Formats: sequence, C-alpha cells, structure tokens
Amino acid sequence: MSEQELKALRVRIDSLDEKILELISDRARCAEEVARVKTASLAEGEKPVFYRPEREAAVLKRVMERNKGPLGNEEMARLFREIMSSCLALEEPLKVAYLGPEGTFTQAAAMKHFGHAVVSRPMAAIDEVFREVAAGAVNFGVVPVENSTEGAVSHTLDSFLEHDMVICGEVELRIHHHLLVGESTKTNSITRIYSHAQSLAQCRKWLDAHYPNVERVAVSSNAEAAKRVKGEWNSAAIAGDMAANLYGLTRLAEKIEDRPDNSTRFLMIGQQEVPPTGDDKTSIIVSMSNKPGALHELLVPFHENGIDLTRIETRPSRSGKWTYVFFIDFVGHHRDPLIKAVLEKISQEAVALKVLGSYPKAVL
Ligand SMILES: O=C(O)C(=O)C[C@]1(C(=O)O)C=C[C@@H](O)C=C1
Repeated sequence: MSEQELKALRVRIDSLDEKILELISDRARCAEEVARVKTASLAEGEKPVFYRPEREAAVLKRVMERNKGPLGNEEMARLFREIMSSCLALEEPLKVAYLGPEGTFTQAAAMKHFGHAVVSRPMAAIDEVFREVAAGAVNFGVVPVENSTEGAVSHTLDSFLEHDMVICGEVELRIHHHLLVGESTKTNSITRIYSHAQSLAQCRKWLDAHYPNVERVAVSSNAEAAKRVKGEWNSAAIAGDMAANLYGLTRLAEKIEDRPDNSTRFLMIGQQEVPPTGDDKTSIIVSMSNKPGALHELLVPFHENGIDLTRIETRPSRSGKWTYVFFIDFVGHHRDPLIKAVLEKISQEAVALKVLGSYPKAVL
C-alpha cells in the first residue's frame, strides 16, 4: 500500500469518527431527555427507574440482528453495550457490588453485563454482596451461581434463602485459568499453588499431571491468590487474565482448565422487577413436603405445559434436618399466563414457593 493510499484512508476514518462522535453525542442527549421524561411522569412518592434491563436487551438484540459485518455480532453488541452504559451513567450512575477483590471473574461478568460506566464496589464475600444490595448501598449485585465443570455455587443459593432479592439478569463468561508467577518466583521450586477452591477443582487433572506433589491452598478468590503470589518466591496462583494483568504476574502456563468449554453463569441481583421481553427466564425456590413422589409432583406441571427447565438444584432448607428446597430455572416470564397457571398449580402442592425473578436471557 502506498503512503498516498494510507493517507486517504486515514482522512476517511477521521471524517467517519467525527460523524460517529456527533451521533453518540446525539444519543447521549436523547438519554438525558429520557431521564427528564421518566422523572416528570412520576406519581407522588414514586422513584424514577432509570436502568431498564428489558430495554437494554432489546437494543442489543436489534444491533445484532441488523449487523452486516465485518465486525462480528458479539463485538458490535459489546461496543453498543459500552455506549448504553455511558448514556445510562448520564441519567444515573449505577452502583454495583460484586464478589471481589478487584480482578475476579465476577468483576469481569459485572462489566460484561453493565458496561464500564458503573461505580463498582468489590465485596469480600457473596453474602456481603447480598447485604449491600439489601441495605440499598448499591443498586445491583453480581454473584456467581453455577459453573459448567463444578456445578452450583452453594454460597449464592444459600444467600437467596436468607435475603429477599430479585434476580434481574444473567450473564455467562467463558473461564480460562492460567498458572501465574511473580517476578521473584523460582519456577522450579514451586511448593504451593493458591486459588479459589472452585478454580482448583476446575484444573484438578492438569494439576495432578503437572504438579502432583505441590500443596494446593484454597483462598477466598483467585484475585486474592494472585495478590498473595506477588512477593513469594516458592508459590504460584491459578487465576484469569484480569487478575494476571492487575497484579503484573507472568503466565507460566495458559488455559489450564480441564474442560475447554469451562464457563460460569452469574446473576444480577437487585430490588427491581423486570417486565417481559418475550425471551426470558425465571428462577424460583420451592420447598415440598418430605414425602415420596414430591419431586415428581413438582415437575409434572412443567412437563405437561411444555415448559423448558434449564436447571434444578437441591439444597438443605436450613429449617429442619433432612428437609430440602429446590432451585429451579425455566424459560418464560412469571407474568406469562401459562407460567402463571403452572406456578399456581405448584403452589397448591408446595410448602412454600418464592419467585426469585424473571429476567431477559443473556444477550452477550
Ligand atoms: O430507554 C430507556 O429507558 C433509557 O433509559 C435509555 C437507555 C439507552 O441508552 O438506550 C439507557 C438506559 C436504560 O437502561 C435503557 C436504555
């Protein structure tokens, strides 16, 4: 390519950037207007609802449907995700608590769902995320709920039993783990590997093969593991890209998770109900009496009405020995007439039924 051609293309890019800049600013002014309209039309004592997950899902889907390339759908939606995040911040800067410290996969999930224009607050434990949301100190919380290799995150499920929370969104993240070392680590003298228990379990076979005699130390998060390794000459950490970059660690081995499709699903929790979008999921907790056939009774109405169950998890109820609750996710919104009828049928048989929330299926 000649210098001349390159120059001409850059002139074109500059001119397109000016147009994009103008359009984004127009869009941002629209969002300011939206905020004004939302505030003006309130009944007395009512608070404005600026964040609208159902609308955000529709905007992102529309972008993906209309995209003709060369950028891929996910890439294009990610750019619009950030534009919308900044527009929302003009209306109201969202405060989001997540399972910290900084650099966790949960933080990456929060950014993937809300974009980067939020005020994010790392919490030391899952329960603290729930408490921060319940206290109204933040608008939303982000917690991991299940991993494709290791199953349910029981701390999260148990927290739902203790707090009244509304699930308003979900996001899935492909999880890649790396073996990380600090500048002072002597790589052939590693005697200890830190990570979160879930991450150690997700890399069990790789560790058995490569570091069979090295002590595996479970810590509160993989970002915490990365933090510890910094000054220790004989240890390594298993963590992801965000933690590696944040703590300036070197990747001794990359993508060491046992399953290449290793993914984690995260939930957004808050106090706000989300209206139907036509492509939603619902999460409920049900406790049944401890009698033969109880689980069968619970599942029949879903089967008879052709409702797609996406997950069922059992946990001790914490209110009696050997009594259990079922966490169930299914496709549909609790305001859909069919789902309403099924939930009514189940509540006739159940000891207790609680709808944790209906929310748009993850778009990104
Ligand atoms: O449509 C709205 O209600 C808006 O507030 C606008 C907008 C957007 O930028 O598109 C911003 C924030 C909401 O979460 C959803 C959409």
